[in-house]
Amino acid sequence: KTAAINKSGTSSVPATTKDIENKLRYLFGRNEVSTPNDAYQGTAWSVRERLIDAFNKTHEHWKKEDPKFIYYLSAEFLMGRSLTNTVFNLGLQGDYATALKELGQKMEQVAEAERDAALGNGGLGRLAACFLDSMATLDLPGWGYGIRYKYGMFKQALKDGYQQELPDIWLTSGNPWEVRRDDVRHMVGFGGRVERRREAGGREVAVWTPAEQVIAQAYDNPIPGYSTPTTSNLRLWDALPLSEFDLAAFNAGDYDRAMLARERAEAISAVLYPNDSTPEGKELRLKQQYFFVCASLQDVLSRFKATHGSARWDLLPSKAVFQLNDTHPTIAVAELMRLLVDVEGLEWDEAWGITTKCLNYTNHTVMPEALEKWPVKVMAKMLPRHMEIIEVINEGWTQWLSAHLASELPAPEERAKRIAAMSIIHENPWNKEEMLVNMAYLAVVGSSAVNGVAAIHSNIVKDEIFNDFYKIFPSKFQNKTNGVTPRRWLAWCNPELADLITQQLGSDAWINDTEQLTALRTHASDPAFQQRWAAVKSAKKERLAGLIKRVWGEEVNTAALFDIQIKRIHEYKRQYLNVLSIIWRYKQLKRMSPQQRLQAVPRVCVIGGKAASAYDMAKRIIRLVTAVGSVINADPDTRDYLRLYFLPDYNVSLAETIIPAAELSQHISTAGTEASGTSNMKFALNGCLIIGTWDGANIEIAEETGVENVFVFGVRAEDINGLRKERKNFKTDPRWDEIMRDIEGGMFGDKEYFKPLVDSVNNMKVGNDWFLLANDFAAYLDAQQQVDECYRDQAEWLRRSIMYTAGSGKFSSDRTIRQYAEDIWHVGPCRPPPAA
Ligand SMILES: CCc1ccc([C@H](C)CC(=O)N[C@@H]2O[C@H](CO)[C@@H](O)[C@H](O)[C@H]2O)cc1
Repeated sequence: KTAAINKSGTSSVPATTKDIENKLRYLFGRNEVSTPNDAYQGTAWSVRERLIDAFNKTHEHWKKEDPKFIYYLSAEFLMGRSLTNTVFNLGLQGDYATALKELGQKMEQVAEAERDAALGNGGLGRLAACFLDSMATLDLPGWGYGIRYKYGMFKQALKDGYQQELPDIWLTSGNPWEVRRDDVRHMVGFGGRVERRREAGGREVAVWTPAEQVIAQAYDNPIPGYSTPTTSNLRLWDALPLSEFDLAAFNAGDYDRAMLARERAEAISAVLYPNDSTPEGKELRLKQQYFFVCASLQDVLSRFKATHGSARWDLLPSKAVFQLNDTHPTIAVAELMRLLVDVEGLEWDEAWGITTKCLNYTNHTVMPEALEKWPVKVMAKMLPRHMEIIEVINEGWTQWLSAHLASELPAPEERAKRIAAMSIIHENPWNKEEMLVNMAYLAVVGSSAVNGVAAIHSNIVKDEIFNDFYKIFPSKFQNKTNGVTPRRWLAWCNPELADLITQQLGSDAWINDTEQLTALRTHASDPAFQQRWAAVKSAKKERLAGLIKRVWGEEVNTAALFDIQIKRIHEYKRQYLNVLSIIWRYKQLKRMSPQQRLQAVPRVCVIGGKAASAYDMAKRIIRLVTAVGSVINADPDTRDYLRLYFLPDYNVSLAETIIPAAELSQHISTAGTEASGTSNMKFALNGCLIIGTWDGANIEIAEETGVENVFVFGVRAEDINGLRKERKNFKTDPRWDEIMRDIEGGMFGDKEYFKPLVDSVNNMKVGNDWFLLANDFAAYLDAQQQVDECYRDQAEWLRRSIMYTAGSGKFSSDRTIRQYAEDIWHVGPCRPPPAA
């Protein structure tokens, strides 16, 4: 887009340039734009004002229209950087790119001065961010609610090849993308006791007196839609002490006690828990969950009351709908009941009717260890009234069940067993003394709709993990296959490819109507178009090669096949299997003569991802990657044909650099374990081919782009249990055995450190190699062989690459959000009038 011409017919660039300089002068006291960081601060604080204008206009309109609102409750929002997305979504790139040029700066460099807002671990958090972009772009009145962590996802460094975690101090130089709302604060209580009081009318009420209270301080983060006046909101809560400093304690010489309240309060929103599958089970985690849920619900109910008074709570479900992003905000079921019954004085059943109508739950994982269960004693101590409410909910639920199951399970013991299996409160199978609150069951019972995030996953959700519930409420269970925003993940991170697509399609309408990408299919085999397509990809490969040079100080062959696996490190995602195939490829190259090697398809393999700080096996996998990399990258026989690099500190911004440069991406989780995956969609959108298992959204990507274009391998989900039982009769592949001996023998050093890795997959006991690496090994090597064969035929490779982008229309988060809005939220667009 070229620079805008304002009303007076003159270019608005001079004003923009002036504004950038003024922001820098008056906010940072700097008289000239000398560094990219200067330019970033000046530009960001200048763009901020346009953003806030759009935000205010949108919310004035929504206040007037009073539409039904969506509230997306999530403990994580993995936003990444905002400058580029905000400038492009608001259509200001012409002005600012030209203004920055005049200031001797390049938008790309300036953008890199921004710290990522890394308020999430991985898939779940990034999905929430993509959803906010789509909700705004579709003019849906929708807000995100979450926590303003002072420290986000830890920064990952490599020390001698091992992961090192460093605090993510992202707020040091302020945050131009947030507005502190001193007028929006709510009290949040913890602990204490509950008493019964009889009110004047004789109604008995529960009165909770918390032992500790903190203030939830709101920060608004305007969310600009693409090519629409709509700018919605992400409201994040920061925890503040009621009294920030206890002067009396200080005067008594007890400095620690003087600061105690402050430390305890600030600890609540201090740091993101870095786990993306196993709950830490720490009390502070539950405190974080209740903190943002309590503040968010109070915020919504007070706004509702301001408009509709406190006598029409029956209207609430028609004005507010909540989406629980996994079980992390599930305490909302009990909190909404507390606010409606204890605070607003509604009868239990009426409140329950309203609560269940308002809430919906999305499940993102089938990993048993990832399903949160809080010990009753922890819940009762921290949230005594909520524990009572959960007990009453469960009492009502199990009684209803008992009646409902009477015909199907006449035998009382049978019925009792089923009811126990479906009880929200149940024994800890590993410690019978302990009772647990099953947050997933509470979410299912307390919600109108329950959905999985890809077709295969939603089937597993209803046929396995919640089957008993599905049999009773089949209509409650839905599928909503994930999506990603085509703005950030193609148009803005790969503008060269975006321009080529726009030229070929004759308009850029595809940016918010990705179904139009299908028209590229007719050009997939057109040599001229393929040529230009390949030129874009190789320019992006040069850029990634530059990054590898900066990180590892080595030149890579940009004619090689760029093979990428970037995602959180986890045994079920099988980065370990990828490394084993690279070791085999290395050994084959070693056995070849120099002439034979000339025939090999050279590869540059990149692996990136963080391991949860307490996840030992994942950390050993990272070390294996760096150890194998340092051996093969240094080997004179093979280094021209094979490289392996671990790129540290994988985050949203790094993904925006790597994905456009990728030619092959790996999504090789054991079938039935990856709920959906979303990086697979980002790669496909950027014309990167996939080698993957029949799992998550890989299946739907294959269906859309043509299964013949995907390198599919491996056992199917329905065979997993059988294969695990058959473990003892499994015969490993001789190539597998050889590699295991190599690792054990110290070929890559650190053999003691790698022993648990070998032991975890290399004995034939049932339960060993839980993620079936040995079972999929041979098929995986075959699939990698097919990749090499295909890559030799660049015309065929480029045809497939174009077919991937052409078939990615379905995987826009706009399609996903449209489906949520139609099938779950029942909310329509409410577009403000265009900016004057
Ligand atoms: C309590 C610790 C914890 C924290 C986060 C999670 C998330 C549910 C893990 C996650 O990010 N799941 C991923 O969600 C994506 C978005 O739906 C899916 O695409 C991925 O397949 C799924 O692993 C589980 C447990």
